[in-house]
Amino acid sequence: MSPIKPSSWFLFPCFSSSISARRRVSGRVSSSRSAAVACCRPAPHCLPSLHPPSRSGPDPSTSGRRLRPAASLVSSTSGCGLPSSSVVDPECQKFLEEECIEVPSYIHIESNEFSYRKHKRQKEEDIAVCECQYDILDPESPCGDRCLNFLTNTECTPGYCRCGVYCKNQRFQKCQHARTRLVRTEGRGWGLVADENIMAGQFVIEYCGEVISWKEAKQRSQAYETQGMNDAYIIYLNADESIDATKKGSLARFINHSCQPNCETRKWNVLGEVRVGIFATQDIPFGTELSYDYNFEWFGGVMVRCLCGAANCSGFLGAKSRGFQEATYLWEDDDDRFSVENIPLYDSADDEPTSISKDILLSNDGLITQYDNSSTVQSTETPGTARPNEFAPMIVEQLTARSNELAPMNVEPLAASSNEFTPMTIEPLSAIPMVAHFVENGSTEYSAQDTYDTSQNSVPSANHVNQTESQNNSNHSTLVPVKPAPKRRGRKPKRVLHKLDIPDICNRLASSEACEEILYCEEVKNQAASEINALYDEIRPAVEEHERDSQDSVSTSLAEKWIEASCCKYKADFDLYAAIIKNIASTPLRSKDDMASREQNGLKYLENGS
Ligand SMILES: C[S@@+](CC[C@H](N)C(=O)[O-])C[C@H]1O[C@@H](n2cnc3c(N)ncnc32)[C@H](O)[C@@H]1O
Repeated sequence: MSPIKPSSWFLFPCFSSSISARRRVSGRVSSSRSAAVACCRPAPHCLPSLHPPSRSGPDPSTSGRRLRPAASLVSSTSGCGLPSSSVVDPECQKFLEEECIEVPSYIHIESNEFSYRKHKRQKEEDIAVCECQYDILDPESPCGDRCLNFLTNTECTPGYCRCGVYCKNQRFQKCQHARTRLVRTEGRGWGLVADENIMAGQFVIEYCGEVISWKEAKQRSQAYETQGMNDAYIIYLNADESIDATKKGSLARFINHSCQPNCETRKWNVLGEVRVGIFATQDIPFGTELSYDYNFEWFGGVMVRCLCGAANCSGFLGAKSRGFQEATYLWEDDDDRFSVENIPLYDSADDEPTSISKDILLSNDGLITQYDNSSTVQSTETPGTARPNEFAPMIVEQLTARSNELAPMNVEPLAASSNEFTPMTIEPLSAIPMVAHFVENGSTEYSAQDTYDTSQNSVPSANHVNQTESQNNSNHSTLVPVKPAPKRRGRKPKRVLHKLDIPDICNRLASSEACEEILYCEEVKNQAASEINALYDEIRPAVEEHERDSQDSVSTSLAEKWIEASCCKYKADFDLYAAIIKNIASTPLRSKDDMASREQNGLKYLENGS
């Protein structure tokens, strides 16, 4: 049985159980956020519907009915079961009604539900049996962190583990969750807080929901979006399956994202099924909001401002994802894809009732209580809850190292007599910072300092755009309509740059050795490029089939080959680049007369100097 891969094994940046709602816009899959539960209306007529309603206002089909508290919405439980004491604090209920806060509408489950396929039955030959033996004197003996199953993220199978009832490696099966409470946050809808001190590494809660196929996940997220839901509850399980906690789920569905989280998701193999758990990555004191990094994948459309409040906040949900980074990278002067008018923006803070002075809590034993905002609930990173009107500036990666601090280049003169090509050793690269842009036909375009400077000046950060948009839309009682995402036209360089013309460069150099070295480097570079292209053809089917989930379909050996080929390509580019710089700097150039006469005669560079 193969252990479940941790996320760090994957070549691609996104962990496969990252949260994302997907939406097709112009043929692409795009992310969106969903729902929320808050409605603030003058009369107590919010009623939970099966799907969380849009923030834009009451659902006419439900208006006029009375608010129901979350605990009474629990219509079914499975697995470990919600404790039967689903008591609603009457004061809290009154508060909810007064404030007309719609409570989360979902069916509480404590183990995954399978609608499109049967729950897998573990075959006997697949059962991994560890070597642990219970020793009364050694508390770590029954399947602690030395247990082979534990080390491979696999739970022990009851009846097969020699430690029997003492086995500590059945946390999902035994629902050994931490105590948590549901709270109303400022700006981010509901959230979950620790209702006890949680230790680093501790299993906090399972992310439960309906296990659905990837195709179904796509369809559902489109449907949710059409229904106006804004909070995303679909988490990726692997290339083929997702967990949808929109309608049915555990309290884990309320854990918000943070760019500096105190938890993380981990996949575990439990009796033959893969399950997702939320685990503490640090000690979490009682009352602290739980969070993990969604690794939200952004494909276009609404940019959701991240309100986690962390110092290193990336500004938007999904800002680290490839789609987002490509979209906010560089664009041409006439490219108005991301002008203020074109960004559909949604800011959850704008929909929050401002008058709420208390947080409302639903504990995992089913109790709702009022929670004073001024007391212990706070994000781990900053005191108090997220600040709706402030956010950390987005970090836009610099193109190169700091251009003004480059040391002068130190190039060793090429030994005139030497016919051998020696591997180049070059002092720290300096002079004009150059940027290589790989264009589709495999050739390379280079740009120099001016590109760097202009891009620095002209690329507005997404935050800047967002701020402007926010100012323009001060009254956000309704969701800003989602315009179709602009078609992605791929990453574009700021300017049309001159292509590197190797024959021309060689033509200008008087030394044949210099030409040879450059030509040799170019050949190596071309080889590296064709190797990486060939390799990409092997990976492409998986990439195209499952887009971001493909990391699960790419074998580790292929991923390793890809990394190696990428490194070779980078090195070859660098060597070519460096060879050109070195030779231009250290080799005599042809005289003007010589050049002119050669051009007149139409002589080719290879005849030069040979
Ligand atoms: C899995 S739900 C989390 C629970 C959600 N807050 C609720 O009220 O049901 C994910 C959604 O919560 C909101 N959210 C989570 N973390 C956020 C953050 N750091 N900033 C802004 N919105 C956030 C987004 O709308 C996101 O799609």
